[in-house]
Amino acid sequence: KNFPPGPPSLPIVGNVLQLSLRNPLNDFERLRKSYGNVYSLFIGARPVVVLSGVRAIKEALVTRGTDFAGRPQDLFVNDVTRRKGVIFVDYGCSWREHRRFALTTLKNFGMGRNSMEDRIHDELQHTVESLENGIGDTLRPQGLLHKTSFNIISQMLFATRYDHEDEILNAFVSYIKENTKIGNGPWCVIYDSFPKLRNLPLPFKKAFENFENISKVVVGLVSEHKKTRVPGEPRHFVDCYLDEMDKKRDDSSFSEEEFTTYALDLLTAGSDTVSSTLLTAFLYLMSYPHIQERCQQEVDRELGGKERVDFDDRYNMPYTQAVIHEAQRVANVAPLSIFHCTIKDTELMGYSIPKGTMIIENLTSVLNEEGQWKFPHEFSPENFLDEQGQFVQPEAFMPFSAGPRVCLGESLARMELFLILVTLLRKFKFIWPEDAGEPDFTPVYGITMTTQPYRMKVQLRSTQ
Ligand code: HEM
Repeated sequence: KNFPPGPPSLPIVGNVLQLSLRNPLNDFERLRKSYGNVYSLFIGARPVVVLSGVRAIKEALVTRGTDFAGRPQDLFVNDVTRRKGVIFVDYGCSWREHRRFALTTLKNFGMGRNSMEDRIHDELQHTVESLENGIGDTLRPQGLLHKTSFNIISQMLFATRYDHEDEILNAFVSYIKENTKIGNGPWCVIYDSFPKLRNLPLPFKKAFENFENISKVVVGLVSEHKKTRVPGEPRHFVDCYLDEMDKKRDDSSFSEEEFTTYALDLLTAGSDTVSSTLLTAFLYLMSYPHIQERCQQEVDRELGGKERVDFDDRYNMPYTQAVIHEAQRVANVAPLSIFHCTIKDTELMGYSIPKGTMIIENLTSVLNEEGQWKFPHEFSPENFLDEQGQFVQPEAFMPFSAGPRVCLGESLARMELFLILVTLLRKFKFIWPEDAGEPDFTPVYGITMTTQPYRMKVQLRSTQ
């Protein structure tokens, strides 16, 4: 009763056949135009409420934040990740403790000698070296950027970085790629829509196998670190977690099994997202060389002879900040965020939404919402600049979502994007190869969106 309106659905399949499995974003937009910013659908027999636009999404995630802070618990992703970790677990004690722990630990590593900034700069030296080796050739940046952002999270978790050819690094990267691909594909929709098929030996089983295999790698890494660990003197995230486990509180949700999924959550959520944003930024910077040059002029002016850029330098670089934010807006890395679920009967924009309803927040609809942006449908740093050329962040900038479930790695991601882009733009000029045809800006749809694969030419800048 008083449930949000939606299109008529068929028995068994619900509205699945009305959504393109390759990319449902246009379908969601079409349905928004017919049914408004809060509408309902059936995925199989499961009712789902889709939220669009900044008003509806903020009312749900911020004003009624707790009501909407759950996660559905009977999906493919929950079964693969064994209902552990932080991303896909439901609102409750274990989620709260693990979320708080990650935020505190990330903050603690942000201070002192081993600060996150130092770790990012350390990793960047290797990225710079790889790009220097590629001067004169055209190169494919996808692998390099993914491995850079993976190593930054790995530094934080295990104080370890891997050579780009390293077997362990490549095992992680393949795991992330393969399981994301399965999670984006039709077999995952079939798994979620038709529970009776779940035990059949269908292609979705491969994701479980991949998870088992990569879990063994994490378990191996943790036991290595245990050998050299001094309790109470943490060197990294794993040590902090083990210290927490030592406290042996009766009601503690910390365990080594939890840690395995937790670590994989952070490695997965923290690498693909950052590297896809960087790929989008470089795609546009190469396509609009005047924007690239203007960033470089600002960077040169602000940094002068300074050895390396600090995160605090962003306050003096409004244009570069605007370009980075615009890249994030256009990259739209998490187009449908991560599905939420109501934890109690609640209301939204006059509709009643019962406990346990799956919620899809369509972040795409906010990041290009008309009325919220000066240029919603094109790449323009002006979207983040006021009349005086100062950086401003519109309310609808929410690529990290909002509310109690807002991206846990937001501050780290912002720091990475700024330090990586400024360091690389200061040193190199990025050029779209003459033989590459016209750039294709159509994103590749997925739980995390990315660019079409592309090549780039890199030149050392002469003015430094
Ligand atoms: C440009 C980079 C990134 C973007 C655009 C992004 C975006 C998002 C979004 C949209 C969500 C879902 C929020 C919700 O459910 O409402 C999310 C959740 C999450 N992100 Fe990120 N993210 C990025 C980088 C990172 C990094 C670097 C980390 C790792 C430290 C990370 C870790 C997580 C985790 C653990 C969650 C789940 C939080 C929870 O359920 O409580 N993300 N992110």
